[in-house]
Amino acid sequence: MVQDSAQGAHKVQSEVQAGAVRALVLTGFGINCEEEFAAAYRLAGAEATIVHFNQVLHGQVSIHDFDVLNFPGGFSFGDDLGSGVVLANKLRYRQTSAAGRTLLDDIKQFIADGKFVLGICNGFQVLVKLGLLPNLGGDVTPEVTLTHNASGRYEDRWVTLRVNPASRTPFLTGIDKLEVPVRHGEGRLVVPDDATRAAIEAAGLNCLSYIDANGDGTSEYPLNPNGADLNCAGLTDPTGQVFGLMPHPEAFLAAYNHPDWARRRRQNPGASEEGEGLQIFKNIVAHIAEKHTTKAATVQLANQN
Ligand SMILES: NC(=O)CC[C@H](N)C(=O)O
Repeated sequence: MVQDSAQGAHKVQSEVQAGAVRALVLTGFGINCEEEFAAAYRLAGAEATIVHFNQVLHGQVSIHDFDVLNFPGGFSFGDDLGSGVVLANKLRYRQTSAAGRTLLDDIKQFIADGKFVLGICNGFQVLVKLGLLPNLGGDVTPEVTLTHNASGRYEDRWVTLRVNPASRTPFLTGIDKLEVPVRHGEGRLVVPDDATRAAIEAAGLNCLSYIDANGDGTSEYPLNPNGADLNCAGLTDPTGQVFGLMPHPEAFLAAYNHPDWARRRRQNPGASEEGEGLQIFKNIVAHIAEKHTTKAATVQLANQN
């Protein structure tokens, strides 16, 4: 195990090149969507590195060598104590190799540095249980929760989402609607009180809603597959740098992933072969690449003067 981790760390070093957009995709403990997550970033033009959570915890890999930190879906710790709870507690309380520090300390620094965090499904659950989403108060304390679907069952189906035009997160730039699959048992967002609900709405943090055929947010099952408050499928923090959602955009990278792809192609043979989910990854990769370019130009200018 130790040897594997050391080799992994070496690989991380060799894969990291200056200038490229670097995505770190965490895995381990029952996470199972890391390969699709990495594929999404690679298709979007970024470098994606999958590492076991322990490699980060034990200091073999630093999140600070990356631009975007990713928490994939899956069943971390078998969903014991509630999906995402154990991993969230590990992030908050487990000390890393740097004395007195936790991974949450590192993540706070990472965000303060202007970098990005994305959680999908189980990853979203981790970010919510940790309090990084919605983080209205800015002190990373849980303010909402995700719990068992109103249907009482695991839901595995396609849903349609609308992007909140008030959301300013770069992950969703230019996207209006999106079809994506959900597969979860605990995707129902519960907001504990009206004040929190109002604050989330006022800040535009409810960035993705389940919608009906008219494009309106809906609480109707199965269009809203879990009974989420605010018909919410995804949240950002007030900076827009942290984004999480229950559906799986990384599972719709090619048009052929859609259950109705054959009819769609017949109707529109010239349509793009890209899946709608890919745009989220292209957005964030383009945003980070632009930031890199601006930074490089500023450094060059400073050197000339
Ligand atoms: N696909 C997933 O990430 C599932 C998340 C979680 N295990 C749930 O069932 O709610």
